[in-house]
Amino acid sequence: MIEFDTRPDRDAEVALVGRSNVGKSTLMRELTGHSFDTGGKPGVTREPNHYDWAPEDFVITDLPGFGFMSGVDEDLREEIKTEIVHYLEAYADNVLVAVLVVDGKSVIDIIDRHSGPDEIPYDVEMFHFLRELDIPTVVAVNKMDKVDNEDERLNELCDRLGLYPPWKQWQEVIAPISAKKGQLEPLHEAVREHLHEQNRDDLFKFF
Ligand SMILES: Nc1nc2c(ncn2[C@@H]2O[C@H](COP(=O)(O)OP(=O)(O)OP(=O)(O)O)[C@@H](O)[C@H]2O)c(=O)[nH]1
Repeated sequence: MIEFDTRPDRDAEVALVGRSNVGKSTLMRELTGHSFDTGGKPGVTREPNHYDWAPEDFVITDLPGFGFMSGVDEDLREEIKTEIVHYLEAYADNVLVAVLVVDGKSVIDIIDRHSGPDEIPYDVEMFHFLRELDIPTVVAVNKMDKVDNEDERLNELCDRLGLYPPWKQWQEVIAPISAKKGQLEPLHEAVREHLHEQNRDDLFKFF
């Protein structure tokens, strides 16, 4: 079982979700300035990391990576995914913004490989699930430093997520970033917009 009872009891939360190895830990470190237990090895993050900011009654959470992880068997992978779903359902009212992190270099190939009559790719499924829960969601398209044809890639991603391209009209949803290079401005802007909509400008200092 994954331990989800480590969550500090905070009213407001921003949660990072995404497949394994997309760079969530790197992003978490950039956002918080705090180094969590990251590793080059996929599947390292099995427990949520919480950056607890008690004075503001606020927490930023990095949920475990889901999807393929080398050396992790199918049952555990499914278990982790189920636990993430339960966590998001349980705290849907607290999560002001979800950040779905994807790897800009590989996300289209992975989505297309897993699309079929009986299969919905994890990222697409998670995006729709978050919308069903009414959690405002930003897709942080990471590792853009490795992508040449940026607009084309982001338009394709919109298409796969059911958002009508061009991506530029979805800037509160699609945020191209490079966590490793500290290039996060589109994400900051998108998150701030959702916080503003919820009258939480007081949390801008985190983004
Ligand atoms: N080129 C590039 N590489 C990145 C970027 N962000 C992260 N990475 C690299 O991607 C790999 C995975 O990063 P992590 O932050 O450990 O990924 P994670 O999503 O936390 O992975 P899990 O622990 O499996 O959940 C590392 O080698 C990072 O250095 C980026 O913006 N650009």
